[in-house]
Amino acid sequence: MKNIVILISGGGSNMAAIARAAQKEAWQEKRGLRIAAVISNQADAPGLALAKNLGLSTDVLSHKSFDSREAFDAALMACIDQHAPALVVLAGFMRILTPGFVQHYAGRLINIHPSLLPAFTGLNTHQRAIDAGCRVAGATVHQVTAELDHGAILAQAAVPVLPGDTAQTLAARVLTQEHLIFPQAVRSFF
Ligand SMILES: Nc1nc2c(c(=O)[nH]1)N[C@@H](CN(C=O)c1ccc(C(=O)N[C@@H](CCC(=O)O)C(=O)O)cc1)CN2
Ligand SMILES: NCC(=O)N[C@@H]1O[C@H](COP(=O)([O-])[O-])[C@@H](O)[C@H]1O
Repeated sequence: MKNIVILISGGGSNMAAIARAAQKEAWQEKRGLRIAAVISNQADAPGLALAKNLGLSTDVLSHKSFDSREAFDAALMACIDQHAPALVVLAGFMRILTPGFVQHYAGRLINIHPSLLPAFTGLNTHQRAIDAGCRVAGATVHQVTAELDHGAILAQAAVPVLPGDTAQTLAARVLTQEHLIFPQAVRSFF
């Protein structure tokens, strides 16, 4: 069995899209893939209840409980490694990970980013795309490296930026595409 561990910080809709695809496509029975755990750095993340409702094991490790990024990452690695993951998936996980963490999971750590990388690394991508006058926006699934949002691109999807779009309306349009490309990218990883 190859275990997948998913890290979240908030709503968990991408986590849920992956879990639903895994159930619908019988990943465990047909591919020997299972989502072993969903781990959040936010105790109040709505995605935790969503994961439980989907029958998934959950855990919480708050970064606020640690006095350094390195200490949090070390504890997070220990929590993750209980599941011997073949793949660690960042699904709206909102912490920048240290080089030590990235190295430990090198080649088996992926993320979804809400822009068409290499454009708009970092945060607030939708407002930045609107402010820049972009006509298209989108999302990218990529390998995670120490350098933020710079890893090898695994999948992308583009959507139009429409007149009158706000960051919220654009985010919603991009999110629908995220829910399509992320499960496909996870499945194709193996
Ligand atoms: N070393 C890496 N860590 C992470 C990557 C990466 O590519 N390399 N991807 C991010 C995901 N992400 C964008 O896709 C992202 C997440 C968080 C931040 C950020 O500035 N976080 C702040 C805290 C913000 C908050 O708590 O709301 C921080 O960590 O200080 C930027 C980009 C995941 N990690
Ligand atoms: N830089 C990371 C980042 O901004 N990720 C973005 O957070 C949202 C999480 O939604 P979800 O929790 O409902 O999957 C998604 O749009 C994802 O691309």
